[in-house]
Amino acid sequence: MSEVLSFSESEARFLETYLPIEKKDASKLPFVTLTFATSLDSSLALAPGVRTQLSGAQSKAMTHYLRSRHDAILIGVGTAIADDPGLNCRIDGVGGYGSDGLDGQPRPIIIDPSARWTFNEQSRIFTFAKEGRGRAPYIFTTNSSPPAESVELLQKYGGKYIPLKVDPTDVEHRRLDWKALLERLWQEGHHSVMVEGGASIINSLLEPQNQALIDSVIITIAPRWLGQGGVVVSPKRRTDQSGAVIPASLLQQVRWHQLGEDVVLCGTISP
Ligand SMILES: NC(=O)C1=CN([C@@H]2O[C@H](COP(=O)(O)OP(=O)(O)OC[C@H]3O[C@@H](n4cnc5c(N)ncnc54)[C@H](OP(=O)(O)O)[C@@H]3O)[C@@H](O)[C@H]2O)C=CC1
Ligand SMILES: Nc1nc(O)c(N)c(N[C@@H]2O[C@H](COP(=O)(O)O)[C@@H](O)[C@H]2O)n1
Repeated sequence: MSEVLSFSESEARFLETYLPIEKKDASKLPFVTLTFATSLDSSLALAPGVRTQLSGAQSKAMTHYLRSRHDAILIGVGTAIADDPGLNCRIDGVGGYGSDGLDGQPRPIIIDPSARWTFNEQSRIFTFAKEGRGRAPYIFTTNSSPPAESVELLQKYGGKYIPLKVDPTDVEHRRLDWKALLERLWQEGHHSVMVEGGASIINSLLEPQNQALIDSVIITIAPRWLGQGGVVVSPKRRTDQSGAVIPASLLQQVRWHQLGEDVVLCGTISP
């Protein structure tokens, strides 16, 4: 039996105004929550490829509560390879953890332009899918012929590859077209998505042309420095019309909440 976490509705009260709502506009885009855990020096991990636990017990439980409140959970291929993540929700009472079916289990979404993530039945995400404790992933890729055995394994557990649209203004670097991806998620029936990381994915979403797609930000800050060489969230430098450097992004409607030794920062992106 894997771990079971709990996070009560009263503990979750401070999050309420930052959680997904059904959007009233006609955009047909999911509610996007940007959420990750960071060190004091803005690192997500000690070094590329190194799984690093930053969240304490209570903030980890909060992350799993957030997973239960979203239809999908999105990461980049760098994270899939580094972490072999489960990407399910292990909160007491959700599907597979005290109730039948997969209610409360988000759909894992992986951005893997080249289809370079190799996985098998023993990968944690598939272990959970096999046990009825999580869903198989949808993998966005520009690779038109991903490995046949990967396609087969995904199909077996209800996952799939989905063609990834690249930003038409940056085809050379194959940067993803976030709006097109989110529209596709909506069409797939996913009306809320939490973007967990890693750093490249977050930095890309925080670029000026993308950040308006973010509806809410919930960041766990752990009281430690990881040191140089970590995997750092730091979006591209931004300048105004005169060429002066300005902040890359600002939060508004800010709320700070302590959970154990960590602090959780909630906000929305300032337009
Ligand atoms: N503390 C936390 O909350 C979290 C920590 N992490 C940590 O973060 C680290 C991974 O971060 P990182 O190495 O940055 O990897 P990412 O998970 O951000 O994945 C990076 C890859 O995703 C693809 N990608 C990223 N941005 C784009 C884009 N705009 N367009 C198209 N493809 C894109 C690229 O794939 P390709 O190169 O194939 O083109 C790129 O190499 C891991 O160590 C993990 O443990 C991750 C999530 C949360
Ligand atoms: N909230 C949070 N805190 C940390 O300290 C982390 N390292 C992460 N990482 C993210 O969670 C994924 C692992 O999830 P599973 O426990 O395997 O389900 C990892 O891949 C990152 O996306 N998050």
